[in-house]
Amino acid sequence: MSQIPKILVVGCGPVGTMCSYSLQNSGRATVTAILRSAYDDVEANGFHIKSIDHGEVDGWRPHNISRTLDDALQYGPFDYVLVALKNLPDVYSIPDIIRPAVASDKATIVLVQNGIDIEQPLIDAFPDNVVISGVPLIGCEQNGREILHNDPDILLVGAYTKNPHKMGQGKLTCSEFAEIYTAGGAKCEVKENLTWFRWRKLCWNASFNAICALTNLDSGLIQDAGALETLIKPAMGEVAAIASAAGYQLPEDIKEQMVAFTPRELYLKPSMQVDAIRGRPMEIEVILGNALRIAEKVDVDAKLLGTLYQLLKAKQRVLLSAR
Ligand SMILES: NC(=O)C1=CN([C@@H]2O[C@H](COP(=O)(O)OP(=O)(O)OC[C@H]3O[C@@H](n4cnc5c(N)ncnc54)[C@H](OP(=O)(O)O)[C@@H]3O)[C@@H](O)[C@H]2O)C=CC1
Ligand SMILES: CC(C)(CO)C(=O)C(=O)O
Repeated sequence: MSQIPKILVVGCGPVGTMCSYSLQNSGRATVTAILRSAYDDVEANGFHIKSIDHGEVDGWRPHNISRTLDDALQYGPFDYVLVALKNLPDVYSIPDIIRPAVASDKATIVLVQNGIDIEQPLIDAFPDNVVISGVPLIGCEQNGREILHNDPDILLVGAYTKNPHKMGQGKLTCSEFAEIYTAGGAKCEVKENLTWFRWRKLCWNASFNAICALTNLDSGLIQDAGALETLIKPAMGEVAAIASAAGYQLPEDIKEQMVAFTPRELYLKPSMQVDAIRGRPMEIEVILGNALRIAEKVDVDAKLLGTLYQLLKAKQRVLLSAR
């Protein structure tokens, strides 16, 4: 690895921008970010970040910005390729998008995304590379160069690889990444059992994201409407049952923990609801589809999740055909 790791950020929305900020702020990495719709604004004025972790920062730019991945290659070869795109296997292939930037088996791929079983396509496409999977516990939104980061950034990470000889190195690389990230002023914690944490977060995303996107009621309004006991908690219960059958036992009170995860009075729009409102594709395959495919393998009946998935797929078809 080069002395100062070179990090490429693919997907510089609110999450990718906050990752870029922490990594660059550490002083221990060179960050190249691919910007699309925000490129001109950020090139001219920099990002304006209001962050619960970092305070207000105006005029901030990643070390290098590029409009396309091909253009960004001039700043490589990259030690880390961090992906903070929406995970949309029904719309595009993340391995295909990042392949030109994964120059050798020494490049580590970092996923900062919601969902379950999202590592597998990368492990299959890059069998000799290390994949760091990251569960983002953060709340942030973007409007052009404006970033509002209102829920602290805690990134949980774990290493995966198809090549067993790479696992030792993978764990070291994962610790190095977490140290750099944390040195930049946010939190990044290495978890041996990262998949367990994915299942735990999925309880929230598969229930609230799906039901709020379908009803267009936010996380508070859906509770005011009386759907906590009839829809939200039953959906969480199905996720917990699949996780348990797959070998990831969640706590007895997981539903109560996950409901408390975002206070009702926040009236928060989950990312899937925001995508539906903006006419953008929703992460239904990695949040519901993958969970249901695992349910089938471990023989768990998940009727409610199955219904939510089919309803969302119908909505997705309309969203995609309007693009
Ligand atoms: N936002 C949040 O608070 C949270 C998000 N998450 C998860 O984090 C991940 C990222 O979320 P978020 O930042 O909100 O996502 P967004 O959809 O808001 O941002 C994604 C960014 O990726 C860019 N992009 C899309 N396709 C490409 C491409 N082919 N090449 C380069 N850039 C591309 C988009 O650019 P453009 O604008 O030009 O389309 C956009 O800037 C998701 O998995 C989400 O579920 C998890 C917890 C909280
Ligand atoms: C839990 C939450 C709301 C964090 O912002 C999220 O993951 C999402 O909106 O998809």
